Parts: sequence; structure tokens; C-alpha cells
Amino acid sequence: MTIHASFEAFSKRRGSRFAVEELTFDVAAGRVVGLIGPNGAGKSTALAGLTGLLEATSGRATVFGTDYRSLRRPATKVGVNLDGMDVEPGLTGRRHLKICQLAVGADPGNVERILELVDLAAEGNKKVRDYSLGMRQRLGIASALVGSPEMLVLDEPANGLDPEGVQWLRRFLRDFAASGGSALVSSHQLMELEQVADEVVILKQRVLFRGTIEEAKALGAGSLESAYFKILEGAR
Ligand SMILES: Nc1ncnc2c1ncn2[C@@H]1O[C@H](COP(=O)(O)OP(=O)(O)OP(=O)(O)O)[C@@H](O)[C@H]1O
Repeated sequence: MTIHASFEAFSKRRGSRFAVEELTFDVAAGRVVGLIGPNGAGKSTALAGLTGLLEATSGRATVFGTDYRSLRRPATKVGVNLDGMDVEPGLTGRRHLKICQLAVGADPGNVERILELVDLAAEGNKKVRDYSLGMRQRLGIASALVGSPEMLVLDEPANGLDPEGVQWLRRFLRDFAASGGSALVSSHQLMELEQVADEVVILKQRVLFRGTIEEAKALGAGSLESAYFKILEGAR
């Protein structure tokens, strides 16, 4: 199995306490892995640690066998869209993607293809300040795709999407994985995640559960949501 990302006893102290402690799990090629946990569980910290935005206090988080910051052209390996990666509101969506494309040295043809893919082609010349939440979310996913990466790291990608957008995202992630890509996706939308993820990691500062969706559902009598509450309750 080809491993795209690895957390090896990754710990990060933030302020006076550990935001995450001893995280250990992998993301393999062809797999969509859902990262779930309550507010403040450390999901964003884990994703930021994986993508070189935070240094580990101890342990490691690696992509393609190395630190994200050591990748030669990171956007061609890992596409990232995290909370707080805001777009300059005065830019049009198309201009923003062009800038991303120039920054990562990607094929200029990618921008139009990706605008079509995320269903923003008709809105490409609109300023981002005039985008809806769902349109901003799709632009964020588009930014992650500009370098044609093998792996995606997405923080709450379904947030703000309408039902059509959620369905699109589900199909997109399934197709991405089917063609050998991988995705690590944080989410609070358990019902949705149940349909798209192959594996799930339940986090509350530490990893409380990691396994396949089927294994998780079996713990919750067929429901990821029931399993989630049971596992969190058991950890109290
Ligand atoms: N910049 C920061 N400085 C200090 N502590 C922080 C900082 N950012 C987050 N934390 C703390 O780290 C812990 C984990 O936060 P994190 O944002 O990673 O959780 P999360 O699971 O992504 O939460 P949410 O579901 O609310 O987005 C929390 O206790 C939070 O207060």
C-alpha cells in the first residue's frame, strides 16, 4: 500500500496545553480519510501540522515520506484548503486561481478546467467579495486543485455547500480516490462523511478511534454518528 501521509506520534503544544498528543495514523493512496472530533479536538492543528504551517512539539507528520516544507513543488503533491486561507476579496475568482497557478508553476489550462470542475466558470469574473459561502468554499477547493496534486487536505470542505454542491463534492472525492489520489478531510457532517470516507479517525486531543467506516459503523449499530457518541462517551 502506498502511503501518502503519516502522523507518527505527532504532538503539538499550543499555549499551556497540548492541542493534540501522540497522533498516529496514515493516509494511503486511493483512500478518503475523515477526521472528526468535537470543537477544539485538534483537527485543524493536525491538518496545519501536516501541511507545514505548524511545527510538531514532538513526533512527526509527513507527506510523501518527508516534511511538507521539504517538498520541491508542494502544490503538485498536496492540495491544501484550510480554514483561514482567505482569498483577497477584491480579486475575481479567475484571477485568484491564475495567481495560484503562476505561484505553483502549473499549466495555465488548469484554471479554466478547474473553474468548470467546481462549477464556477460562469462566476469566474465576479469579485470574491460577491461570492456566496458555498462559492467561496468551491473556490477554496479549486485553489487546492491548481497544481494537480496527488493528495488533498481539506478542512470542512462541505461547509456552506448546498445539497447539489455536497453531492458534487462526494462524487469528486470518490473519483479522486478511484484514480489513486487520497484525501484527508475534517468534517462535522457525520452523515455525509459516512457516504464519502473509506476510513475515519476520531480525535479528541488523542486518537480515540481509527479504522474503516464499516468498523466504525459496526460499533454504532450501523451508524457512524452513534459510534461517534459512543466512543466520545467512553473516553470521558
Ligand atoms: N493559535 C492558537 N493558540 C493557542 N491555542 C490554540 C490556537 N489555535 C487553537 N488552539 C487550541 O488548540 C486546541 C485545538 O484547536 P483546533 O482548532 O485544532 O481544534 P478543531 O478540532 O479544529 O476545532 P473546531 O472543530 O472548532 O474547528 C484548542 O484547545 C484550541 O483552543
